[in-house]
Amino acid sequence: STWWNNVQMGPPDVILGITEAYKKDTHPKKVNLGVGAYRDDEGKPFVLPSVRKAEEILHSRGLNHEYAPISGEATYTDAVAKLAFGEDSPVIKNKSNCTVQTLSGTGALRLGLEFITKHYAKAKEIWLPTPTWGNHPQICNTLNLPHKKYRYFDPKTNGFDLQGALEDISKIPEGSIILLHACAHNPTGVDPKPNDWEQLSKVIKERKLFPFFDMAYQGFATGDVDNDAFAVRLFVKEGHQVMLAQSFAKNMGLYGERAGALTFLCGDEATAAKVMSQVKIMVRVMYSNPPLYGARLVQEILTNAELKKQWLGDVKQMADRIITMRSQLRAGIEGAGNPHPWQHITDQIGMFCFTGLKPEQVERLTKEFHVYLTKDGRISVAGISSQNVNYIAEAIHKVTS
Ligand SMILES: Cc1ncc(COP(=O)(O)O)c(CN[C@](O)(C(=O)O)[C@@H](O)C(=O)O)c1O
Repeated sequence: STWWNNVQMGPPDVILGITEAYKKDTHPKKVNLGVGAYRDDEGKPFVLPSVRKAEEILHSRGLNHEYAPISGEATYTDAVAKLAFGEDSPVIKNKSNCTVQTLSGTGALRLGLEFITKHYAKAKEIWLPTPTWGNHPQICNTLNLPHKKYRYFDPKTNGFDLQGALEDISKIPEGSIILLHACAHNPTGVDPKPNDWEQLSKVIKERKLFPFFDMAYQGFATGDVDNDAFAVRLFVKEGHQVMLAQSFAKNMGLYGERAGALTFLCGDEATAAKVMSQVKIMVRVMYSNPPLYGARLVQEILTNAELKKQWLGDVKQMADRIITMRSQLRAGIEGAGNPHPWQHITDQIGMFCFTGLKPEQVERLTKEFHVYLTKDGRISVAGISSQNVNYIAEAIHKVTS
């Protein structure tokens, strides 16, 4: 090539590369526990009945394909803000939120972090939980946004390291940004308890830190959208002016439709308008305006009472299946007489289980048993079914005995 001879081959994505490797594997008993995508008990992608119904309704309307507003349709952004903050939240009533449609959760994080690099007047440094979603530091790196770590997961207990987190956060320089997973922490599946969140809110307020919530699994953790928004709503009640990234990839199964949102709480309507004006300038030069289809599905589901009720049932059904698979996996490993503790499999919540497997055990699980998972030992519980749970339990037992 005349232009691109200098381009080097880049490494496959840590998470999405697992699926690529899985697809190449021809072994009949291969299992993909890599990417965080829900599968039903037959191992198939699940189109929620509420989404199917919304598709039919939209189709019957014969809608056109005109450009959406740069920030997305107001009916969409209003609906998703209400879902996150609560129908009667003061931030909705006093219109102090600036909410824009984004290209799913990744798009919300990218736009939000880029906005910070351009407009944030305080310490432009973000603190990420240890560990966190692999793409968080990558998005920061691409924006030259310095990022540091605060303790979060305790490998000794496979649980939340509250004391470590509080200690680290109490030393974070004032005005820094702190990233928080609202629920269903990725990759650990370990969430702070309500009282832990209260202590985190207190120290974050004392340090005058700016909380950026990533809520990619609302409804998916406990099966209840209000429970899963507990941390976000607590922080708002405590007076934090948070930033929030939302995704409908998992809780509505709209992975490839890229429906998400980014909210800035601005304190008052006038400031929200100024922030919105600057966000629109950034979106215009990035992708100009957002895709219609996924947002129309989300809006239909959230604003149609009957569909919303159906959706709440659908998302609870997904959460419940995952919880059942956690119990069966744990029982299968313990039933094989494995000497190690496996309670964390059922203590953890949401899409993922942080098994505690070491890299060489992960390696064996994939090489010998064709079970695919990320190197850090994270498994997507959604990839487990009643048909493969015993095989997976047996394999984990063998590589850890
Ligand atoms: C914490 C967190 N935040 C944001 C996203 C972005 O999601 P989207 O842009 O599709 O709305 C994910 C998805 N993470 C994965 O589920 C995962 O960790 O496997 C997977 O979809 C991914 O893209 O990596 C996530 O886990």
